[in-house]
Amino acid sequence: MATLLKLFPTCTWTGRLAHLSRKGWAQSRSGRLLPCFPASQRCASTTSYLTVEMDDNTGVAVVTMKSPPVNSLSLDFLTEFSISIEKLEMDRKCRGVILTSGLPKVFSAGLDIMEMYGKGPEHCAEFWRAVQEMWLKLYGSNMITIAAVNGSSPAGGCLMAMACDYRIMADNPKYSIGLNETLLGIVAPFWFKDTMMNTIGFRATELALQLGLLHNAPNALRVGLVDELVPEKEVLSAASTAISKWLAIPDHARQITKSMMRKPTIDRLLSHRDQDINNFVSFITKDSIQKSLQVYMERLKQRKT
Ligand SMILES: CCCCC/C=C\C/C=C\C=C\CC(=O)SCCNC(=O)CCNC(=O)[C@H](O)C(C)(C)COP(=O)(O)OP(=O)(O)OC[C@H]1O[C@@H](n2cnc3c(N)ncnc32)[C@H](O)[C@@H]1OP(=O)(O)O
Repeated sequence: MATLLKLFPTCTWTGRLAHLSRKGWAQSRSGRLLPCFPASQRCASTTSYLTVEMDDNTGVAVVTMKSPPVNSLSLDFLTEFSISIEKLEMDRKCRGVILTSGLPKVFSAGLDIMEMYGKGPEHCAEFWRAVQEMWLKLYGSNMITIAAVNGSSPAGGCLMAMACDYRIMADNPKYSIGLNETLLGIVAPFWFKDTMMNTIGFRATELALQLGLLHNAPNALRVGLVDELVPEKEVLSAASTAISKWLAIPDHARQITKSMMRKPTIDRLLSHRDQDINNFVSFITKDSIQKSLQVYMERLKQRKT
């Protein structure tokens, strides 16, 4: 067991690990002893903010976000997230990802406002590049991506869900999803807007963005921001059912089709990436915008009292 942990330090196997005895080892061509797993092995790795559970049998990984209290997207969170998606992308066994939250009531609260408030231009630039990277990795993924939205998902959280191929939301009218940037006195960047337009169309996006609409679950389904509503306890199982339909499609055909649909939107950001960072930095560091963020955060905290 000690050797096993040395070989795979970041990985813990669940399931029948306890039954791995000497006869559970096989010799590789180079003579190294390697663990020999039954076909249905699951591999789980945990980082500070994420748990990634890979099922070799189905080729599906469940990525669970767990950054209390609200899964806000900090620089560290985004960095870990992009690395995890990249690793899964490079894993030939992984064909699909289900993205969900391990916290009650919240999928993700969107970008961590504290990363944009009172910070210097260099930090803001680094942060924005990480936001771009998260979206590029997810929106441009070759894997099947399903968002199991088991709580509220404003702004950057909505972007994450929209970047997936399919969205299943908990049927709870208390949960909301949308790009509410204007309510904070900020502006959704062009690629947030493009992602939403690609999902729900021009008119619905125009209304949603200007009004900073946060749709409750039934409205989100009505406008097409999510594809299915299911009882809260069934979000993950419904995502597994949904992904099995996608897995039945030959990967190469699905991937080429996905790329055909999404490449123009991705290329638009790639060809303006530095300019987008400069725009963000000069916008977010303005005194008036900083004031808006401060007022918004104060209101958020006051809601509790
Ligand atoms: C013209 C050129 C344009 C260029 C582009 C320029 C700019 C674009 C810039 C930015 C784009 C930003 C996109 C974003 O994602 S901004 C983030 C928007 N997010 C929100 O508005 C969500 C706010 N949060 C909530 O509504 C609720 O917290 C939520 C419904 C998610 C959960 O509610 P709940 O009641 O469970 O929890 P709370 O008590 O409200 O929160 C607990 C705790 O967490 C703090 N917090 C909440 N959200 C955030 C956040 N996004 N970032 C940081 N911190 C957050 C909250 O303040 C509480 O803290 P505390 O009181 O316990 O200390």
